[in-house]
Amino acid sequence: MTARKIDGKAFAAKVRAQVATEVSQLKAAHGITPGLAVVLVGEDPASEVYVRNKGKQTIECGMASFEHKLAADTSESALLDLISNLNNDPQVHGILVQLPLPGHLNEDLVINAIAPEKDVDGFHISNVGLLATGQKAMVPCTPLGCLMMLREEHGSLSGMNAVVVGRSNIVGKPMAQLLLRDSCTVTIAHSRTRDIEALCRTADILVAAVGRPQMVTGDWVKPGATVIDVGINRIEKEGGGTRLVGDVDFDSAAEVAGAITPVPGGVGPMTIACLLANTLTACCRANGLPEPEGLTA
Ligand SMILES: Nc1nc(=O)c2c([nH]1)NC[C@@H]1CN(c3ccc(C(=O)N[C@@H](CCC(=O)O)C(=O)O)cc3)C=[N+]21
Repeated sequence: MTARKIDGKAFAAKVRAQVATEVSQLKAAHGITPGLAVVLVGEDPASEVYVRNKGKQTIECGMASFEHKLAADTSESALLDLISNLNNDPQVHGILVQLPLPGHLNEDLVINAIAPEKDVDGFHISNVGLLATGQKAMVPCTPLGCLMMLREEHGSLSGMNAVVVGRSNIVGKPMAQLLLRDSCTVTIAHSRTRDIEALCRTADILVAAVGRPQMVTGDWVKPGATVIDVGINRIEKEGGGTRLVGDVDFDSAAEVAGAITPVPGGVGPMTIACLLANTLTACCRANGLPEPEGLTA
């Protein structure tokens, strides 16, 4: 391996430590405790683990955590009522509705019912529009975490060629917006892109967010490029059991790249750290206080 491994786990711990410091100052100076509400509909075991981790880290940062677990057959109107209550609850500064929702619930409708200033996922159409037009928004956690790691790695990203593989609303599109804002030349690639390998080889920054295990191999990578692996896929291990892999084939990509994020221990921990950072930011904005530095895009 020739690439430097970007330690997302360590970086996330630093971000959380900064959040914790700022939270304790908020409490001491203003008597305000930032609060995050997480809504989980149905009983997906993987989601439950993830929600539990978020709750734990929220409390470790000194914030209040409100968990709402609803039955899989919860009606849309009951879910919208809960969101309305959270929108009106002054102790709640951030609201996250865990996705995907069960099929009978309209995800767009539910997400757009969240008050935009409490939308710590940055998925509400108002925040999407604010980000796209360069206005102050809530920025989606996973792309924000990727951007923080890229800025740490490179300082300025100005003029770099960035290729984002994947066009989802939660990662690909907002990632492209953030890279464009930092003056990269951005291309979004997807399953229909012609000669995707050759396109990816033009990238100084290559972000893989497609949800296909180990799709991006070393021959897709420009020598010295920075590779950000957003994928979190559980695959069968030879000889039984499972393991987590990204959308990048780590071993072959690490032979060519200049720097690369691992899975686990890369983008995942940064996503949760940015969720906490966004909750703090939302709380500061709600109270007309200055925003924390270095935690926003
Ligand atoms: N509204 C909404 N917002 C989300 O941000 C959201 C969501 N819904 N639904 C589910 C996905 C998934 N997600 C993860 C975040 C961190 C790790 C993470 O920290 N992973 C560890 C590994 C954890 C393990 O070992 O299983 C790592 O990559 O190192 C994983 C998954 C956020 N999601």
